[in-house]
Amino acid sequence: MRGGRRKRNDDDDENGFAQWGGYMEAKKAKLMEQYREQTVKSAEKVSDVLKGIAIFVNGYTKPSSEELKILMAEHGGVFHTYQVASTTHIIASMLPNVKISKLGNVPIVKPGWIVDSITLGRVLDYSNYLLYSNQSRTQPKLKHYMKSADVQSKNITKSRPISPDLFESNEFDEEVEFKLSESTEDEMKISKIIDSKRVLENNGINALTKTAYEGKISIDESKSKSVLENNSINASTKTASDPSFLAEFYNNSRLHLIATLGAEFKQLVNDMREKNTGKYPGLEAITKREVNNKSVGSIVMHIDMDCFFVSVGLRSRPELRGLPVAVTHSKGGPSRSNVDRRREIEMYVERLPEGADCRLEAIDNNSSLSEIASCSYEARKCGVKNGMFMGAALKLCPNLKAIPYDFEGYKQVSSILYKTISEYTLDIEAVSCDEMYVDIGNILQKTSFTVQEWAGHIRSVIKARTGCPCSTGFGANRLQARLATKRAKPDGQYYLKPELVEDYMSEMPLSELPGVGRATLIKLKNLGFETCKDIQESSLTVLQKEFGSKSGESIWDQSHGVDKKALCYEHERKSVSAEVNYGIRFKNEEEALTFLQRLSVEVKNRLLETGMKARGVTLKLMVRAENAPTETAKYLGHGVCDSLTRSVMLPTATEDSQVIYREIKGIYEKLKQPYQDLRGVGIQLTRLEKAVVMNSFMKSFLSKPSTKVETKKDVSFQQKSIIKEKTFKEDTTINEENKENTIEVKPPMRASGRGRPRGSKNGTKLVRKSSNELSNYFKSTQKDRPKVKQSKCDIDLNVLNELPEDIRKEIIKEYNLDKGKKLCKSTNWKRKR
Ligand SMILES: Nc1ccn([C@H]2C[C@H](O)[C@@H](COP(=O)(O)OP(=O)(O)OP(=O)(O)O)O2)c(=O)n1
Repeated sequence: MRGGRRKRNDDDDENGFAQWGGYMEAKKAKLMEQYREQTVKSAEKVSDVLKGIAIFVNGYTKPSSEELKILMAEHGGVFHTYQVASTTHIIASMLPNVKISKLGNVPIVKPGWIVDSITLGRVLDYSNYLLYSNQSRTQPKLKHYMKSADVQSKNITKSRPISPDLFESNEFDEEVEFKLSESTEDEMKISKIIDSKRVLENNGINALTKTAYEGKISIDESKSKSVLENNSINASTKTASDPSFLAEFYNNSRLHLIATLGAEFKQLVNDMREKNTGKYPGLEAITKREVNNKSVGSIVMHIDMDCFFVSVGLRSRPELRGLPVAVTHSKGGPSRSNVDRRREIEMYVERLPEGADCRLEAIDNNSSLSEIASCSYEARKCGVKNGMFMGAALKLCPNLKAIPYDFEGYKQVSSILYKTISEYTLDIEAVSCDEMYVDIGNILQKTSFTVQEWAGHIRSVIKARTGCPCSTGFGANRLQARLATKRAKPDGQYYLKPELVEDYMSEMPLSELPGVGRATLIKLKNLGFETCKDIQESSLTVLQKEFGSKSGESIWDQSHGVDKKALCYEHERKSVSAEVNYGIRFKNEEEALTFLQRLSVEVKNRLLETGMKARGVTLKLMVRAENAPTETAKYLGHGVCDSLTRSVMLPTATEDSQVIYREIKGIYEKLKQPYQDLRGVGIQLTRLEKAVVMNSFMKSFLSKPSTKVETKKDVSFQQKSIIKEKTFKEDTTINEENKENTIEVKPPMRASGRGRPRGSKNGTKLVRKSSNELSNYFKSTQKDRPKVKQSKCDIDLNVLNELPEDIRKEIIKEYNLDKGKKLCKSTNWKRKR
């Protein structure tokens, strides 16, 4: 090709491609031809579910484009190597903004649409899987591209976004809220975030969302009035019965975002440690030539961004720096007429444990019940706190400025924070999107920096890169480092030297100890303990007598600044869940069951991301409390509820949404709660195990019903919404791990018994390990297998040996394998990872 861009007419005339419509067209045609020959013919047709659908996969997706190609062929669809006129859908997990405008009117849909459609055996409505939830059914469009004028003229703000923050927070948000930012889970992939171009684009987003948001709360009555009116038009329509509900709910949930980011960074640190070659560019740049080889031992740094959400918001609002500022959904307004807010608040207060600090003071019928996610240190000087209601905060600080959420900004800053630290060390224990522990022993040794020099260095790098301040605390262990950060904040550093620990701790209120929960605190208060000094002056025996041996010792240790747990670099996932506590209003039993089914798919998708399977399945229900108002203070909120939690234990771990749904449905039916009174629904998967490869024999175990049932009334489930606690820090909801979950499985023999299907390399086929396709694959091809009587020869000893002890025993017992009968060691079914 000659230099510059090819001019089709000239060159194509020369090269003979003109009759094919040009070089590229010819190439496309050829590739499609090749595809049809190689893939379509070789793939075994399993169903016609995807008939009429022609996809083009744009960019990295999960399942990968190769896998999607096979799935399309197996299920009657068409896979296009290029986007052509007949492409019906573009499949993408994440697309840069610039690409979207070039894609024309073809809907851009997440790959889950294909997978779920196959799983459920019918083509699902793709509008629930649109990559950007404000895409119309035909027109790909990002809100980010809209000029501020468009926001009003095109009524983008009309539809009420689903306010998702309620189990723990925004229960009382009274006003209709704006959809402040768009995000998809896949957009959160860390690798894509640090890119100056995006930073610029995102600044654009910030500017836009600011306009929309401030339109709502500004003094410019005319603007805000029309926006508010527009919002209220659709305000009554979106409940959990709406098929697009879940996607919108999670796209707009701040708690979902912070939990997701937290999990991502934990996984990112794992991945980076695995791949690390020992090179740390940041560290190399500051390493001294004459290194003092004497080890300085382990010194723990705790690093935490200051009023994180506020600091990110202020990057584009420098005029608000130094002022009292809060990030919240809205300033609020008077209660709706049909709502008995007073009664609801009274009921909440009645239900609080004695001595609990509650956020409901200073709330009247006209004050905002919108929660403050984060407030600036200037606001804190007036007594405003994170988690307070805006109404109460405004009484303490009438000048308090409200700014909107900026999800994109949080992602960016978190990514830069983690990337920066990883340039020096990977001895990182990720805590959340804005907080981590780091062992800096090696850094100090290599650089000969003092703790203070290092702190000054890293804080200035982070500030320069993110535009946000952070604070660092240092100590001999995690506890000391964390408590040192308290003194460092805001925008400071503090090293709690060993000789100062006992004194420093003595002034510490017991409520500051991370291991002391609310109930323990109340009990300690009742026993006359207020500060760590009170504990230091007491005895270990007294504490152990009151709290038991382990807890007593832990309180004792913490009060002396002792933390025996080393930093944990390997993140191990304990549970995966999906919970919804907003918009739950069902008109009939069928709607409730449909929602449970959707939530089962949602939680299965999250499980899939972890590469794990689960044995424990838990259903959590929030049910309107007796005598609680039917119309909640928060529009479509959960109000005062009783919470029920019930779990079942499966005989073997699963990743199948149908199995999950079956169990969830079973529990739901047993709980016998009226569908009209449901206000919150959550599914949690526990007892996670690494996904073990299975053969058909093992598959049959999946259909066995659950074994154990455990029920508990979970009071904290609901109380979380009243009392501000840092609940998000730990492993709460979501996992966004980024693993390729593929394995090779041997496809079954053909009915004739002659060889493997054509086109499968060495008789193997690439299939998603952690999805229902595998299950479908087995089910759908069952009929093609040679009919053999169920015998022990179906059992792959390699698989059997990999199973957890209890399951192995169960299988051995159930199939009489312990009766000295011979087993075949199958090689046909051996799978490679
Ligand atoms: N229940 C919660 C807890 C946290 N966050 C968000 C808002 C915070 O800005 C961010 C980090 O939480 P922190 O507890 O670290 O609080 P801040 O960073 O706001 O303040 P601080 O400077 O005290 O750490 O997470 C939230 O929205 N809801």
